[in-house]
Amino acid sequence: MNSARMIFTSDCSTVSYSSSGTHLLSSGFVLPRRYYSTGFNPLPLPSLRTQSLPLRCSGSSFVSSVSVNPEACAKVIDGKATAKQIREEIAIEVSRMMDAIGVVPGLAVILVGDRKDSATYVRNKKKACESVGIKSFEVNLPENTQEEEVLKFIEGFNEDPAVHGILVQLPLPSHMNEQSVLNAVSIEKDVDGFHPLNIGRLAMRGREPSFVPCTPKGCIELLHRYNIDIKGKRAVVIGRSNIVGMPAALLLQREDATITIVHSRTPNAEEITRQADIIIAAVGRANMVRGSWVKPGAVIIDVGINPVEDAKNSKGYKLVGDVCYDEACKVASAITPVPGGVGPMTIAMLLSNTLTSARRAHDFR
Ligand SMILES: Nc1nc(=O)c2c([nH]1)NC[C@@H]1CN(c3ccc(C(=O)N[C@@H](CCC(=O)O)C(=O)O)cc3)C=[N+]21
Repeated sequence: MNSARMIFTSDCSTVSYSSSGTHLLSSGFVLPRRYYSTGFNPLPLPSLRTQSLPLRCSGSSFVSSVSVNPEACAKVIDGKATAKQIREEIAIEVSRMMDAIGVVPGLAVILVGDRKDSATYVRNKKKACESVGIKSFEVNLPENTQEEEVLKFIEGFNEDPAVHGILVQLPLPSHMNEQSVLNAVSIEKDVDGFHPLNIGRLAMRGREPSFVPCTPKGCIELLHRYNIDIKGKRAVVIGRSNIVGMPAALLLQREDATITIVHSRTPNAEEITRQADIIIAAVGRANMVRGSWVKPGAVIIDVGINPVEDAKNSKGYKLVGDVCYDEACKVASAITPVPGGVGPMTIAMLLSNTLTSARRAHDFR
């Protein structure tokens, strides 16, 4: 192997270095350089999921003191192709079920408000259902809908035998209590796996959740399908959200990995992450995980989907992950791209959970 000590330079940071040793934040704030050593931003920034920020990082670089091959390139874990294959497998099962017992799995999706990203996701879910023969039921409610109205729809779908899965698109408008809405979904139809009873079972040894949340399940499915060992490995999950980070860590633990969760209050996140054989990044901050955070040969699953300004793109923005791909792919042994990584797998797992639910309801194997 042609090894060399090398310096990577890339456009992976959302900050730029000034000659005076300070950082310019995208928001225009200036911070002393030392604040940036962990890569976590000490100031609350607006969510990158809803807002594009410019990438200005001309002078930023990281120096890797480890021996790496400058030509090295990680294997790309192709979530888009894997999701397509899973959809084909599901389509076969759906038609087998239809032929045998005349039942088609049904998924109800409830969307409240008019967030553009949510509308896109819901449209993609509907399209994916159609592609495998799952019947979709869609409810679109205006932003100012009362919580009781949403609960009524959930109760209707709970009773409806044609519906095997119910998904309430998140985030809900701020006047609603997300907990009471999610609690209303019947456990048997909780294909998102967000019900506290399902999360509780996920956390307990010897218990089986009815459904596992789709995004973390998609991450593990990618590792399995790419024959990446989890048992006995050190896994670091970056981010502790209820819908990705926390359940991802629980799933990895069930697969016999030794897990660590790092989050915004972890002082030495970079150092801890560098010990990981498997990294799952789910923070929602563009390019936060730099090449220097990655142990040579590690496997990286990047859950982030962050819009960043891109003049070359006709939409004016492009999507990037939580991991600086250009840097990390030179150090890791395998990595998921964004887009085309975990995103499509999330939807494939939703279809899979819906099929599982329908099978259970009709005792069809
Ligand atoms: N109750 C609920 N369940 C969810 O599963 C849920 C949710 N709420 N709220 C929002 C998040 C986000 N999410 C994604 C699904 C697919 C892609 C996906 O397919 N992304 C493509 C690109 C999409 C694009 O180009 O915009 C990709 O990564 O290749 C992304 C994100 C599900 N979520």
